[in-house]
Amino acid sequence: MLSIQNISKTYGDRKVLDDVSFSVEPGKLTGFVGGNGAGKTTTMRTILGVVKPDAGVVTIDGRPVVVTDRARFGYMPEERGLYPKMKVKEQVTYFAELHGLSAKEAAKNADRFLEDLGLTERAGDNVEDLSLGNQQRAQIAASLAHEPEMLILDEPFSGLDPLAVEVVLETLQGFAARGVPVLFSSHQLDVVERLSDNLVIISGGAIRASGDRHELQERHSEGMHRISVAGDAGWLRDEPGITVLEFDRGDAIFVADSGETAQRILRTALDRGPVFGFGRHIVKLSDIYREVVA
Ligand SMILES: Nc1ncnc2c1ncn2[C@@H]1O[C@H](COP(=O)(O)OP(=O)(O)OP(=O)(O)O)[C@@H](O)[C@H]1O
Repeated sequence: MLSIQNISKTYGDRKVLDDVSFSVEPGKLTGFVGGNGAGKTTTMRTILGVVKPDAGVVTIDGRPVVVTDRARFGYMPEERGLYPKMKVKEQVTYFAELHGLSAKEAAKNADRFLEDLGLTERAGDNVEDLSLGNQQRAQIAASLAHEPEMLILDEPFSGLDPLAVEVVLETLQGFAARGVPVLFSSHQLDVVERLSDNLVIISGGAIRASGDRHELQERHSEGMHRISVAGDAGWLRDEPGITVLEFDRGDAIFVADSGETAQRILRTALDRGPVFGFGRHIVKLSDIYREVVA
C-alpha cells in the first residue's frame, strides 16, 4: 500500500499542497481528480521524489519510500517525454533498459505492451509520425515496459478516443489484477467514474474527499429517489417529508426523510395513475465533485 501522509508544499508564498493524505491500495485503480492547478501533478511528483515536500512523508507498506523503491515505479509524466525521431519499439525498449532490464527482456516486454496497446503495426515508425493518441499509447507503453510494482500516471486518458480508453483501461486493469497499486489523474469525470475503484478529489491543494468510489456515491446519495410517472408530477412539491431536487414533467428526483416516506410517495403516485419507474437515485461523480469543491 502506498500512503501519502500529511504532505505540504509551498512555492514562494503560495501553499500548493496543504496537509495532503490518502492511500493507493494494491489491486485498485485510484482516480485522482481536481481542476487546473489543484495540485495533482505536484502530489505525483512528490510521490516520485522529484518534488521535496516541506512536511509529510510518502510510505510504502508502512516505511518511507526510498530511491530503490522508486526505480520500480512506473511514471507517466504530464509533460510527455518521448524522442520524436526514435522508433516506437526502440523507445519503449530503451526506457525498460533504463529501469534495469536486460536488452532481451526489455525488447520482449516492449513487444508485449505494444501489442496490448494496439501499436504492434507502428512499432517500426518514428514517434513523430504517430497521431497524438498513438503517441500517448506509446508513452504509456514506455512507462509500463519494466513491469513496475507501482503505477503513477498523469492524465493517461487525455486525448484518447473511446476505443483507446478501453485499450489503456484493460492494460491498467491487468496491472491492478496482479496487485499493483495504480494512481491516475484525470479531468474527465465521466471516465474516472467508470474506471476507478477508489477516488481522491483535490481542490486548492487540499483533499476534499477520498475512498471507495461506490461508498462515496452511496454516501452522497442518502435518501435520494427517482420516480417516473404518466402526466405531470408537480404534486410532489406539496408532499411532506421530501425535497424535490430535479423535476421534468413526469420525471423527478427527490430526497425523502425516511424509507417509509419514499414508499408513501410511491403509493400516492400509483393511486394517481401509472408509474413507469421508481428507485434509488445514485449521484454522479460530477455532482459529488461540485459539492465538495464548492
Ligand atoms: N515549480 C513550481 N514553482 C512554483 N509554482 C508551482 C511549481 N509547480 C507547481 N506550481 C503551482 O502549484 C499549483 C499546483 O500545480 P499542479 O501542476 O500540481 O496542479 P494540477 O492539479 O496538476 O493542474 P493541471 O490539471 O492544470 O495540470 C499551481 O498553482 C502551479 O502553478
